[in-house]
Amino acid sequence: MARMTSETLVVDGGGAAQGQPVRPVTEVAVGVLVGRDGRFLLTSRPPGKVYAGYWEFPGGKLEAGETVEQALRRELQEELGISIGPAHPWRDTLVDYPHALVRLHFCKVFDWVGELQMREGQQHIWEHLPVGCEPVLPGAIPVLAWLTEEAAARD
Ligand SMILES: Nc1nc2c([nH]c(=O)n2[C@@H]2O[C@H](COP(=O)(O)OP(=O)(O)OP(=O)(O)O)[C@@H](O)[C@H]2O)c(=O)[nH]1
Repeated sequence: MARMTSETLVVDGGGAAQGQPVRPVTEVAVGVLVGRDGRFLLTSRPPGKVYAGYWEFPGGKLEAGETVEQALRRELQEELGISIGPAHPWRDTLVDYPHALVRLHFCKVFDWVGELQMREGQQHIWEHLPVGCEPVLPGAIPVLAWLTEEAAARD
């Protein structure tokens, strides 16, 4: 269950459901990899992680001192074995989960080198709208709406 407050997407009751309404924000870099045919990459969250098996856009948490682009470059190398070209900052959201309060920095990526390798036991799929895979991680759902809006604006 997810609901949108003025600025925050609250999922499964958020931190308040854990008696922790105030928490530090975890910064997360996320890549929307768009192929030449316009399809975009979704990966499933690996076994053992919170929301395991849910589909998301690949990425991960910033480490100390990293920029969003540096974190995204490192995460996609570690998780997928690819070296990305420029990361184009796109949209940010704040998502309040029971397990964490996260700020998601979504970047579009059009260029990368290397063959995709699923190094963490995850699955992957190149999708177009409307996506057929499920379940989609609540924090990734707004991205599908933004992509839909962009596609409508092009038509
Ligand atoms: N990668 C990614 N994370 C997302 C998306 N949407 C979303 O809410 N998140 C949240 O952002 C956080 C990312 O953390 P993560 O656990 O994937 O990051 P990580 O690879 O650095 O994890 P670790 O170092 O704990 O293993 C999670 O709380 C996850 O639920 C998304 O589309 N992609």
